[in-house]
Amino acid sequence: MEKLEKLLDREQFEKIKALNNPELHEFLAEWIEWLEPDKVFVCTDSPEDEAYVKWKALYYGEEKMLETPNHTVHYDNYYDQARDKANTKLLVPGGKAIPFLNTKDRDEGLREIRELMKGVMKGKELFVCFFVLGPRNSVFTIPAVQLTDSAYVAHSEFILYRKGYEEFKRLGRNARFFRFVHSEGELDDRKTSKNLDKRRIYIDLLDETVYSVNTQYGGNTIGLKKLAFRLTIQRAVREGWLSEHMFLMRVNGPDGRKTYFTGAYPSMCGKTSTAMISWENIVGDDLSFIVPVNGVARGANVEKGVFGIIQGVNPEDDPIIWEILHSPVEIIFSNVLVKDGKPYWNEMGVPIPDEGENHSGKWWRGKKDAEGNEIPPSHKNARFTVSLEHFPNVDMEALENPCGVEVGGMIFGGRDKDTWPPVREAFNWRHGIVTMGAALESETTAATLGKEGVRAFNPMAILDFMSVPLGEYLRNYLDFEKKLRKAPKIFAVNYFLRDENGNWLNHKLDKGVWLKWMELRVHGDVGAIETPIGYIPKYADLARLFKEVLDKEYTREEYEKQFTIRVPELLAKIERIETIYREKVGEVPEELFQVLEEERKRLLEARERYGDYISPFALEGK
Ligand SMILES: Nc1nc2c(ncn2[C@@H]2O[C@H](COP(=O)(O)OP(=O)(O)OP(=O)(O)O)[C@@H](O)[C@H]2O)c(=O)[nH]1
Ligand SMILES: O=C([O-])CC(=O)C(=O)O
Ligand SMILES: [Mn+2]
Repeated sequence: MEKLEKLLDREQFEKIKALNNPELHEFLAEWIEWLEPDKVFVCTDSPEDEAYVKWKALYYGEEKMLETPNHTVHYDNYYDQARDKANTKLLVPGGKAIPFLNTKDRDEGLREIRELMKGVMKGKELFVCFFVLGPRNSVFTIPAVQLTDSAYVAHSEFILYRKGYEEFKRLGRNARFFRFVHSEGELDDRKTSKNLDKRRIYIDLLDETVYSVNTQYGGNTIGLKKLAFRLTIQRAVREGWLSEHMFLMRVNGPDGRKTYFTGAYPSMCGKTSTAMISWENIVGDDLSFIVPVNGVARGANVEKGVFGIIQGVNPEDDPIIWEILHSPVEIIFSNVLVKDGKPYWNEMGVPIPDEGENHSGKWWRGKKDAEGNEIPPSHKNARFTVSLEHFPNVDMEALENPCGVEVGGMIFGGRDKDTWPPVREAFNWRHGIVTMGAALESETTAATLGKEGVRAFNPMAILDFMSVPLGEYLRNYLDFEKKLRKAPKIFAVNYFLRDENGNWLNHKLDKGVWLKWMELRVHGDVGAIETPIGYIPKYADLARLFKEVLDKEYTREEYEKQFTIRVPELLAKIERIETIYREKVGEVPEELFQVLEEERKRLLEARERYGDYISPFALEGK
């Protein structure tokens, strides 16, 4: 406390003193001294403190005002537009290698990051902020403290997370809190991080602390989002619950029935766009906690806002978010094109100006980057940051309920051009967890730095964030069912099937139909066709739902093409997945191999009878 008293001015010191937590005090004293900021501001939960941070984002030039009130734009460095997987490392004692995880020796990593951060905030202002993950004062709540010299990062967190200063006060010494230390490092003229060669994101699993330096992109810096996620996965596996890369939404069934679904798809594969479907209700779009409470799987949104992909948002497919993006509610646009104070983005369905400012600086159509690639108006991973309270279809009760909501179904999906049908239901929990969750593969996207469109193993859409050995994670998942009286139903979707010419087999809004079908299945309201890989919808049910939901005629030909069971592709996939688990992952529950083997057997038998490509009509009624 003596140290803090010296480091902080009176007013800021009083705010810290009011929190009775020696562990927190020690952490703050140590790091404030080490970072050497010129100035420190401590945020309480007051609207004034939040307003101060917003103002500072403008004052320091990290955000600029747009024409619409409460709208601002932020730019990240041209080469800092996505998550940096290569420089994101888990610090573990001895640097123990864990398959598929990027680990580094803890002592060495801490030494390196401390070196990079020594005095890094000279001449800058440090913001100390308090938030919670999950609803406050609930079984889901995890408090966290964020240190950052980026007012943009702090501002984003005020939009995305529930304030936590009062919660720290309430919990006192009992707060088991996460810590995040971030510095954007030196900035260039455009106020973007300059020293990208020294960009590092190091996750200390032992101390539940994450360090991030020389980067601004949200996925690398917003502590409570993907940085905290590594820590919550570890806690969940230790404590027997689930922390997942999943949306949480309400699907409205017949006669006012409300059924809640979670959905795990890799980054940029449709979580947000599914959760935002205008006639259903959004609870969360990216991160969910699922906890067993009295034998029921109860889900909650970890966040209270959306850091969503803006590319492709257009008035027809996304009327709700389009409306929000054009209303004067608080929004940060990042890495979009701005001309005369108005934001523009790729595929927005309206004409875009031929010049302006974007993530590359001054931009004109045809401009090329240093590598000779033409620069589009906005970056593919350009995003908007907005609170869920502004969504007309938010389910506020579900969002704020300290008990969460009962999860009726859990969905897994990815970018898969040729293997999985658009929707299917697992035979049971283990079948779904293994063949849909643990076997998930998806093509890589612009959400991470590196090559796009490469099919990659991505169990539960969570691999980028995994922080424990995969085998332990899957064991926890398989055991989770034993804690429940009735397990949620498991489904798999694929929005990204293509024909021989590379054309999509489905429209973006078709997912609305799959959701209605899954809702009916959770309650046993419709029958289904048993296939070797699970239950698929009957044509008649889908034709009716297409008419009801989208007012579209759904033809038998479309159905047959989409729902054909593609045996060679499915068998090849089992082969790939089995090899990965046996040879690369190691130490996984034996059950996983049994379930894959059963699926292979069913596929081989079906091939004997029906051939390589099996029409759903051939299986109906069998
Ligand atoms: N072809 C096709 N593309 C889709 C569909 N749904 C979403 N997309 C595309 O997927 C991308 C959007 O994915 P989001 O829903 O924003 O991604 P997300 O899963 O929330 O990703 P993160 O925020 O990175 O975790 C956009 O490029 C969309 O155009 C679909 O049904 N069909
Ligand atoms: O964290 C981010 O950069 C955004 C996101 O949701 C993801 O990549 O899954
Ligand atoms: Mn995500």
